[in-house]
Amino acid sequence: MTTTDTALLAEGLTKSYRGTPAIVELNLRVGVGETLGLLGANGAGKTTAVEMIAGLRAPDHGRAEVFGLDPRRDRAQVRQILGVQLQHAYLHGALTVGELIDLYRSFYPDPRGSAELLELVGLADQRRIRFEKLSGGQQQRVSIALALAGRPRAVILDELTTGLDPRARRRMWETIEQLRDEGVTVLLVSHTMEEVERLCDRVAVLDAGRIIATGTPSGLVERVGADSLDDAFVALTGTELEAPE
Ligand SMILES: Nc1ncnc2c1ncn2[C@@H]1O[C@H](COP(=O)(O)OP(=O)(O)OP(=O)(O)O)[C@@H](O)[C@H]1O
Repeated sequence: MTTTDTALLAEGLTKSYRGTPAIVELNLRVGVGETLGLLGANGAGKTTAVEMIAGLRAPDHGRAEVFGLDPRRDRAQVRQILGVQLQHAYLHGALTVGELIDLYRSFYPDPRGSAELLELVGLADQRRIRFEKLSGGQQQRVSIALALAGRPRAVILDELTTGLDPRARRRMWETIEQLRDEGVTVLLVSHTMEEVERLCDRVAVLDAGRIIATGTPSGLVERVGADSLDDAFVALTGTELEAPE
C-alpha cells in the first residue's frame, strides 16, 4: 500500500529481454527525503530497474509509483516532480551547455537559475561550449544539471560519478548532500562503495535481477560479519564490484 511518506515504489516489477529475465519481482520503497543506493555488478539489472521506476521502460508485470502517481500513465505530472539522469543521455550536441540548461529550465514553472545549475555541477566556464565538444565527464555533469533543473522532489541518478575525476566526484557528492538537506529523495545507482557509505541512508543489493539484501550500509556490513561494505557486497553476491574509471 502506498503511503504519503513513500516517494518511489516498485511492486513486483519484472522485465525480460527476449526471454532472458533482467529484473524479477522487484519490490523496493524509497521514503520521502531518503537517499537509497542501488548496488549491483555489471548486468545485475540496475538500469532496467530504475528505468521502469521512472516510467521510461514498460515492465512485463508489476507496477511503479512516483509520489503515488503512475510514471507511465501520469507521465506529464511525474516529469514535473522527478528528475532523471541516465547513464547514456541523448542530448542535442549542437546546443551549448547554457542553451541546453535554458531549454530544460523552460519546461518547468519554477526552475533553478542557470547560474546556480552551472555552479552546482562545476560547469560555469563551459557555458558557451557546444555539448558535443565536452569531455565524457563534462557531458555527464550537464545531464545531472538537467535532471535538477525543475527542482524535482525526487531524482534518479544512474552512475552519477562514473567517469568523473576525483575533484568532480567530490563536488557531485556535495551536490547530493545539498539535495538531501533540501529534503529531495534520491535513488542512486552506484558502483562506488565510498560514495554509497557517504551518501546513502539505505542500500539495496541487486544480483541477477533480484534484490538480495537491503539495509543501512553499516547494518549490511554487520549482518554478514564483514569488515567493509566492499567485503559485504562480495559475501552477498560472490562478485567484486569493478573499480570506477
Ligand atoms: N535493451 C536491451 N535489450 C536486450 N538486453 C538488454 C537490454 N538492456 C539490458 N539488457 C540486458 O539485461 C541485463 C541487465 O542490464 P542492465 O543494463 O539493467 O544492468 P546494469 O546493472 O545496469 O548493468 P551495468 O552496471 O553494466 O550498467 C543485462 O544482461 C543486459 O545485457
